[in-house]
Amino acid sequence: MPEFLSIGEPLVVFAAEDKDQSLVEAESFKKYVAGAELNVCLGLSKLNNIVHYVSMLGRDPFGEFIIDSIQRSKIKTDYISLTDKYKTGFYFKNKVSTGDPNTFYFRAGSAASHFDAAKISQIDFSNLKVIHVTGIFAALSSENMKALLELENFANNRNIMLTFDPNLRPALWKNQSTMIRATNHLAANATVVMPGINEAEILMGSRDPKAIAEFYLKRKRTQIVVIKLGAKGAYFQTKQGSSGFIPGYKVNTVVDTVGAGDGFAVGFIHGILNSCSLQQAISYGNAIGAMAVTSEGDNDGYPDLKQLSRFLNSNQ
Ligand SMILES: O=C(O)C(=O)C[C@H](O)[C@H](O)COP(=O)(O)O
Repeated sequence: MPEFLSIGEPLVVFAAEDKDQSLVEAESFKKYVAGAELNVCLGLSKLNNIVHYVSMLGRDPFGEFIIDSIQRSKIKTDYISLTDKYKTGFYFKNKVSTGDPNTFYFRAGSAASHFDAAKISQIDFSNLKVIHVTGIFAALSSENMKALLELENFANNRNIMLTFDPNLRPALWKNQSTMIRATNHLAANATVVMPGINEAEILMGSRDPKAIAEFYLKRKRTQIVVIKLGAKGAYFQTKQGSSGFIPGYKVNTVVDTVGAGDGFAVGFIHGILNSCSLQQAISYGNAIGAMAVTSEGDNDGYPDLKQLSRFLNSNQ
């Protein structure tokens, strides 16, 4: 069975329980597991894929909380290390009636930001079909950037599909121009680049899906560009010349939009790991992105196989 691997910073998220209060005002919060790449790992594992997660956590209550949930999910933990020296990161998000919640991070100098790049060469790449990376891990420290570039290199040398989500987090970068340059550099090594439309506008200056796709397809390695258009769906274009728009799914109530982009990655990569067509993989991405916004945590709306097929059947 083809296997999947990702590297990232796991976080605890405290989600405000009272609606439309700022993080200054909110008084009660519920605790969940988060972190972009971990969201993708948890989602893929829930869909019965074989998943490896690479990271470093602090040996502290939040690290324990995360490890516990990773172990329950059956994600492989061989490449997860623990440290007493640094702490596990966390963040807060408020709850809003419309739009995206505000987020505030406590992650500077976290355990994951001290990941040792030498660990990348210890990974067994032999059964991996897809490796997923995002710009977040690279933003955490120069050593993490080195680790990510090395992981990309290993993937490229072994012809393993490398999927890349920019996941722009301006608060983590020195300034906007550094963020743009570094993110586009990481994207150039990817087989599949999947930005959100707003991210793409920041990264290359256009909201035209075709222009965005052509910008990234100019790079030698990139074969597929998928642009996430929010609730509308996604546009794709390939180096071989096919392109199209795959419509999104409607949900009745949007509870929280955080985790939708990672939900898209879960569906898309699930399709690829299970040898579906590109269109089918994107449609799974749209479906799980939609399901993600119906729950409060960042990844608790992701489905198992039964829930996914029930959702697809009732939304035909
Ligand atoms: O890792 C981070 O920096 C976070 O902010 C934690 C969040 O769980 C995801 O990043 C959600 O990402 P989206 O799916 O793009 O909404």
